[in-house]
Amino acid sequence: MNPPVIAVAHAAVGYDGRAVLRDVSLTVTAGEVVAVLGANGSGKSTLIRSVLGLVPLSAGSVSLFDRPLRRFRQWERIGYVPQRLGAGGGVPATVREVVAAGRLARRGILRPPGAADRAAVDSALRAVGLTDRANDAVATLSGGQQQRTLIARALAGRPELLVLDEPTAGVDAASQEAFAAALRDFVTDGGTVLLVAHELGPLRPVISRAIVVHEGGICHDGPVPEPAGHHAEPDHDHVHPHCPDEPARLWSI
Ligand SMILES: Nc1ncnc2c1ncn2[C@@H]1O[C@H](COP(=O)(O)OP(=O)(O)OP(=O)(O)O)[C@@H](O)[C@H]1O
Repeated sequence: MNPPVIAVAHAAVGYDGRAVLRDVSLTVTAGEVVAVLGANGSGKSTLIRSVLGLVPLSAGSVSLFDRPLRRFRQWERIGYVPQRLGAGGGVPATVREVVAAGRLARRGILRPPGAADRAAVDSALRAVGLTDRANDAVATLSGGQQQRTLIARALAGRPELLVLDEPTAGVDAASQEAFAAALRDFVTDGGTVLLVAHELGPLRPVISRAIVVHEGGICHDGPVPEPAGHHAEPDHDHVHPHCPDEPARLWSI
């Protein structure tokens, strides 16, 4: 069995004393592509943010690469793409500049970029299909292309683990396909992925396991659930998030 990359044990998280996650346990091993699914507000983002230490746990523990989170320092091993950040932000940066920022954790801010940095940036741009837009201002790109720029920035750091919050939400079909291809390459090269998704679309064949968050717990951990009811029609590919068919013992609260 591959070593655990992420291990969450009995984690609880709350905001202002209100519990959002209760007694959540989860392990992601090297080479897996795990999708976190669930209804709006169920706590998917909170789960992945707590894995990265961006939200404190009120109980339980998280380990990354076999190290307790509080002692983990090797952040260059992890690429994180937050939800709807917007790559432009009014700054007239080019696509290449934004992607090159993903090398900072690797090379340090004082050392000029070297051949390895340039190669990593080129390969990340290629992976998301933006080579021909490298010198364009990010602000001139579509929302989907901006999202791909952020994914390329994470890939440029050559991480072992990618954590992505709704990478394909509101993203055009071409960008979704490009992202699925980039993810497939990343995993073929030995990468591990944890991502939040609403609609899997072209990502579906790349996902090895799905976790469904419901009412503060994980109510399903296994194969990607099939779309239910009218969602099973070809043009409705989003996953039913409520675990309707799971036996009660799988509901953790
Ligand atoms: N910083 C915060 N402070 C207070 N409450 C928060 C904060 N972040 C999230 N919440 C609340 O915690 C709950 C879970 O939010 P979270 O963003 O984790 O859900 P989600 O499943 O990712 O939702 P969505 O699918 O809409 O992105 C929601 O009720 C949300 O309002």
